[in-house]
Amino acid sequence: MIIGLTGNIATGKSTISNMFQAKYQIPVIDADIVSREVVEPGEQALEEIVATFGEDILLENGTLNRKKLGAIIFQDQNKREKLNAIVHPAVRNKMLSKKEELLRQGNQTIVMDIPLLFENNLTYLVEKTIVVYASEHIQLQRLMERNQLSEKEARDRMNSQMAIDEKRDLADEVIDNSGSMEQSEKQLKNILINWELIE
Ligand SMILES: CC(C)(COP(=O)(O)OP(=O)(O)OC[C@H]1O[C@@H](n2cnc3c(N)ncnc32)[C@H](O)[C@@H]1O)[C@@H](O)C(=O)NCCC(=O)NCCS
Ligand SMILES: Nc1ncnc2c1ncn2[C@@H]1O[C@H](COP(=O)(O)OP(=O)(O)OP(=O)(O)O)[C@@H](O)[C@H]1O
Repeated sequence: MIIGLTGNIATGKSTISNMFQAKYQIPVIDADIVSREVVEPGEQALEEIVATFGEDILLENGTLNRKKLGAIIFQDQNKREKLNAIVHPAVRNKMLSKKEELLRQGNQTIVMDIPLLFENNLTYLVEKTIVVYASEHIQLQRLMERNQLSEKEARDRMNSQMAIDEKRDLADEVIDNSGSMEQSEKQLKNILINWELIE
């Protein structure tokens, strides 16, 4: 089974994805990690980013200045769409080849952790979806704290995604990660039992 794990920024996707790997040895393909790989120096996507956003978007060592690009695209939809058009096709292709490789190795269950699964209509890539939910208030608190962002910066990031309540309605299953990690772990276990992936 291919499981699509999604949610919104800082709702806890990585937290749940770690549980999949550590507790159940189910491999996870993480779109955020892949989106870093496809913009490494020498990659075509990085050249296109420089052509679009200018040389100033690079750090002195030639790598992408993520902080600067984030400050630009999270408050400008037009620029965000330009970046997405460059990065997303490369991310999708690389995720698909990673999935094929994991299937070749004999893995029967694979998780694809894709923050923008619903926004980008990618549900055709997966068989079941899990949304990791946290109320907007908790999301804001955790995001400001983890990334050391102002409220405005955090809200800009949250507003660049579909509302979490809308995603919750689209999901096959929801893990409410507003409580403790133990509570979330129990919910994950119940879902895997329901799907007959564990006993
Ligand atoms: C703008 C960039 C350089 C900022 O880097 P930074 O290290 O600060 O953030 P990071 O990549 O870890 O992303 C953190 C979270 O932001 C959210 N996010 C990232 N990009 C986007 C986007 N284009 N639209 C909406 N939300 C996004 C996701 O929830 C993600 O989990 C980077 O996010 C990026 O290259 N984004 C475009 C690729 C993308 O869409 N990635 C998300 C999944 S494929
Ligand atoms: N149940 C929880 N209780 C308290 N803190 C939590 C809980 N779950 C996650 N966190 C914290 O909230 C923050 C966001 O969690 P996490 O990084 O898993 O979110 P994410 O959805 O993967 O974020 P992103 O979209 O940026 O990749 C982290 O600092 C994490 O340690």
